[in-house]
Amino acid sequence: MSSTALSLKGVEVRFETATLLFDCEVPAGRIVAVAGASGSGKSTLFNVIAGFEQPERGDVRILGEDMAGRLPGERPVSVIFQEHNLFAHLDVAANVGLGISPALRLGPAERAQVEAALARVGLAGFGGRLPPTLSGGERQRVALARAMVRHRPLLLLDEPFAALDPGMRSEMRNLIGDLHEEEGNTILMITHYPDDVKLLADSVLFLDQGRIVAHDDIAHFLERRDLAAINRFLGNE
Ligand SMILES: Nc1ncnc2c1ncn2[C@@H]1O[C@H](COP(=O)(O)OP(=O)(O)OP(=O)(O)O)[C@@H](O)[C@H]1O
Repeated sequence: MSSTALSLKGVEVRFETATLLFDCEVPAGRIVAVAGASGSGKSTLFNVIAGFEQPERGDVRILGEDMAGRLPGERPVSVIFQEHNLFAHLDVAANVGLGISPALRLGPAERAQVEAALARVGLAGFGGRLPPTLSGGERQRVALARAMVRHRPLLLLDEPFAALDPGMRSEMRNLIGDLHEEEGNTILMITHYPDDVKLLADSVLFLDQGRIVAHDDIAHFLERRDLAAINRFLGNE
């Protein structure tokens, strides 16, 4: 297996009002914060990696494999969004089970896997509940349980804590850190919070105006004072 989890080379995305250009390499097994001002290109970067957005040109590789022509479901990637990760009409167990079998063909072994994943995220016994009856933090943990049973090597977290209060944010952060240690996967996490960066990430991909302008180890990133956009993000102004 490649020791590079993700490689983007000359990846260009063109919209009517903006052209974005991404180049980066992320070693396997890292937690990488993806930060930058609103409109800098964070969501577009994720959409390109997950296969929801087709670049005009360039090379997207995950664990060495070329992703050209691979549909989102065929990529070795799981994505958790800020909200709306779950099907409201399916109970919690089914929502997690979809991660194992999209047709929900679940035998006893698969159902046991679902139960174990729910227990791991602190939701044992929640299998029969419907998502609208859960708190925001519980819903995000269900989404995390589904990502766990999928065992994809790359996990994209698009502001997964944004809708949560500070206590729950910190709980989710710890859970993600623990799961990362167990799985050894690679995580990219969009965040607007310097605390998430400091407490969870190994490195930071920083975007400005549709370009990745920095990819630094965390200690180096926190010391930077040379880019106005990073200063604004870190509150150094
Ligand atoms: N589908 C689209 N059509 C046209 N322009 C788009 C589209 N998606 C994104 N853009 C433009 O691309 C740029 C980057 O947007 P993107 O949503 O990736 O930024 P972001 O960093 O995720 O912002 P935010 O933090 O506000 O979510 C912006 O100028 C945006 O207007």
